[in-house]
Amino acid sequence: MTARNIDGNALSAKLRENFATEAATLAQAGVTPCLVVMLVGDNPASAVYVRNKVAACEKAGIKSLKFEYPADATEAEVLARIAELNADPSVHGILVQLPLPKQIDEDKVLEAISAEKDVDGFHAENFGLLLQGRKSFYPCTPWGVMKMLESENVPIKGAEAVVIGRSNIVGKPMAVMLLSQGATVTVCHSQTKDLAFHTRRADIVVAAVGKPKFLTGDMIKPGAVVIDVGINRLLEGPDAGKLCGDVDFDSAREVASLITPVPGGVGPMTITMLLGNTLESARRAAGKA
Ligand SMILES: Nc1nc2c(c(=O)[nH]1)N[C@@H](CN(C=O)c1ccc(C(=O)N[C@@H](CCC(=O)O)C(=O)O)cc1)CN2
Repeated sequence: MTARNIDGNALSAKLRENFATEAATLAQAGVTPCLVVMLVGDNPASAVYVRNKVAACEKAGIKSLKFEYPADATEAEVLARIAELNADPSVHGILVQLPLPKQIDEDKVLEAISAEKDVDGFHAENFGLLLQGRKSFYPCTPWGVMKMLESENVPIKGAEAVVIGRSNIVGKPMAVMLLSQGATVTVCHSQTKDLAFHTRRADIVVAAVGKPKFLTGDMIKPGAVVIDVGINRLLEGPDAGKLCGDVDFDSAREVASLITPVPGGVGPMTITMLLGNTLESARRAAGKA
């Protein structure tokens, strides 16, 4: 069996077309959706992601504003700008691109963003609502994964799902979302003994640790669905400079039924769902949610 790709670019294009229609409707109702992106430092990958986010907003008719800060910016400067944006009724979404330089407390910055404008879904209030199965802003990457599974009609209720990675922005919310749809979820991480024992049981495997090609075909149950959240830039060897995921794509695709490629899989969906959250916030502001 050779797995079929779940094409994140194609699914994104479809969803973004719908989002553009909704943005135009909101604008006609006098509410122009607006996302503010804050970038601190000179991380080259972050610069690419921010550029992609701004471009996607512009294409969808969502106004975007970008604030850039040098790597030595102070926490106080960033917090002051967030306070201004929280109070600005024309701003519907605020995000601070991660990671941040070490002198800035990420938790403090993320908590400073008003939960009503937290279109990354990282605020403790939104995570708490997600945990309770209540309406909130969902973190964009796990929400994008759920949309990819939905697009392929992957059965989740009663499925064995294994999430590898326990970050606050992917692993933990990913596990909660799968659980809420009736999967039996196992969360694996760096302390997990015999990782392959767990992954070989899984109908759905989500790899989100940032370790290039660690999940190989022999670790996957035949016919499983493999979701690769990893985005790693290879530093050496014949493919130096190229992007790869956490999954060894060539060996995994020989065993899985469905697989997400890197690039062109989960990454574009992360940006797409950010547009979705921004529109949701604008809809609420327009009293239409
Ligand atoms: N504030 C946030 N920071 C970060 C988030 C986030 O959701 N909010 N997630 C990641 C990075 N990320 C979004 O910012 C992200 C990563 C990758 C892509 C993407 O489109 N990847 C492309 C390849 C892009 C390239 O050429 O490098 C792909 O996979 O096809 C989008 C967003 C950490 N920070």
